Amino acid sequence: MRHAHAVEQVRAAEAALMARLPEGTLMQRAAAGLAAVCVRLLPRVYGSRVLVLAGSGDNGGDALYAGARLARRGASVRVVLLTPERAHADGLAELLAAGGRVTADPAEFERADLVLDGIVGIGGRGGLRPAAAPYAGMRRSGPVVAVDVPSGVDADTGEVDGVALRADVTVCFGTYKPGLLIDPGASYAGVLHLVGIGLELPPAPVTALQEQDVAGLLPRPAAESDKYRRGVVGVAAGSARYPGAAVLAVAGALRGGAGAVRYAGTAAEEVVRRFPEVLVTEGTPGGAGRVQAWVVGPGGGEGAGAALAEALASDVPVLVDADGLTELARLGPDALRDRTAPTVLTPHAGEAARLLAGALGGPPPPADAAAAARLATARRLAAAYRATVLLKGSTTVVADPGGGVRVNATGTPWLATAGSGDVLSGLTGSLLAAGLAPLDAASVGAYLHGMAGRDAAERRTPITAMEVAEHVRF
Ligand SMILES: NC(=O)C1=CN([C@@H]2O[C@H](COP(=O)(O)OP(=O)(O)OC[C@H]3O[C@@H](n4cnc5c(N)ncnc54)[C@H](O)[C@@H]3O)[C@@H](O)[C@H]2O)[C@@H](O)CC1
Ligand SMILES: Nc1ncnc2c1ncn2[C@@H]1O[C@H](COP(=O)(O)OP(=O)(O)O)[C@@H](O)[C@H]1O
Ligand SMILES: [K+]
Repeated sequence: MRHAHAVEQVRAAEAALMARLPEGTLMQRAAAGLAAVCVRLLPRVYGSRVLVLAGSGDNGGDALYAGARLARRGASVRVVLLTPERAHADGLAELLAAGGRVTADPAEFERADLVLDGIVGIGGRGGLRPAAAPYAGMRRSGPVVAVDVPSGVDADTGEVDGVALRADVTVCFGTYKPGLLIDPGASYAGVLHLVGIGLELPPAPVTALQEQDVAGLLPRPAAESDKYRRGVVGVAAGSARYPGAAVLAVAGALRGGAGAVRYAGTAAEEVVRRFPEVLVTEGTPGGAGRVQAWVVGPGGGEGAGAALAEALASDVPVLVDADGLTELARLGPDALRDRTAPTVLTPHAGEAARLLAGALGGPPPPADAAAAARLATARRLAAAYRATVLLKGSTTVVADPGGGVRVNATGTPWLATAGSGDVLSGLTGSLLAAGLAPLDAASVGAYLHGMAGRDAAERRTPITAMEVAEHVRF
């Protein structure tokens, strides 16, 4: 599991540790880890050109001390001080003593073999200041190493207000920060290196499942299993207009580990023709028989409202997607108030904007704004609807109403293809039916779906939604 802590938590842990250690110890630990990564990135340190961009805070301090370490090993180190009158005095003195020199020549950015971005770290507020902003637009071929956080990225949220420096590698200290795992911030961070500095941290508010975590959560049949014990997932999807969505959602559901899939809706004939193993009825969820979780809404068309109402009236977990979400946005959070079992919502940014408007009144915010602030959007929706919210897009963010957040980056932009969301909802619903808790089902579903998209895209691009379903692997 990757753990990402909020800036406030990092600061508290830092203060507690600093009180027990000689002054400067933490910064030296950070600088040593940072310099070690730089050494590995340079073909040879001796004689190479390193540019340090140093802001006024401790982030600049880390970069200056790391620069000094590289200078002592023979690198030619130049430093641009973004606010010379407020530079980190001790760090600068150490770099100068090691042979580093101050420069004001922006052309060094392109010339250097390696650039260290120490402009601003977890203390950054608002967009990059005018002195720093031009570096965000400059291009170079060698590596840019971000110190703790790419400057311009909000460490807590991954939001970018204006411009940010694009890094090839980010060396972060003590713990990951949410902004390194969530787009757009994550896309500026490049490869992440975590350097331990001894912080004692509380539980992380944001986590990201890794391969072994997912392996531990996947529902696998045991010797004593039968299809009912493995869970039955119900899919209420598709309509006369969109029969294909039913087929795709069922395809996903068949790959999620439930023991059986029931389908209820007007596309029953299409579904059973493609998947003879599915139990189908032309009717609605209310008359479909017992299931352990419902998936409602993909391609639901005009029938989505009735199917949603019946599924929500059940006492099993319900995943709502697509037309079901449009209907839910119209009804608002009150529609979920009486539910005793969990509800999972899987909006893309446009649906998320409509759901927000449905909860808070007023017109929907632009979908781009909901996507740019994806962590805040998912958290607000989870709180307003008291549901687990899986916000789709370049980083999938899953927020639980209890406050826990999981992020997933296994996807590929090739997944942005019609119908791949239907596969995800079936897959995630199947994991719910197999007994996973909503946060686990949604984050494992996003993980598997993303990996399936990548695997499919490795063999052939562009990929289709059905290929995504076919590439789901436990
Ligand atoms: N918290 C920790 O546990 C540790 C923190 N360390 C370093 O300390 C950093 C935090 O240091 P600080 O609290 O001094 O904060 P920063 O150095 O991140 O930023 C504060 C300074 O940047 C300026 N600034 C703020 N927003 C800006 C913007 N948008 N554009 C340009 N300049 C801006 C402010 O005027 C202020 O002087 C961390 O990111 C990390 O690099 C490490 O030394 C090791 C331990
Ligand atoms: N840029 C992207 N990078 C990675 N994954 C993406 C990107 N854009 C979309 N996706 C994924 O593709 C799927 C698309 O779902 P959705 O928007 O509901 O499409 P549809 O309604 O056509 O099925 C989601 O799983 C989403 O997370
Ligand atoms: K930085």
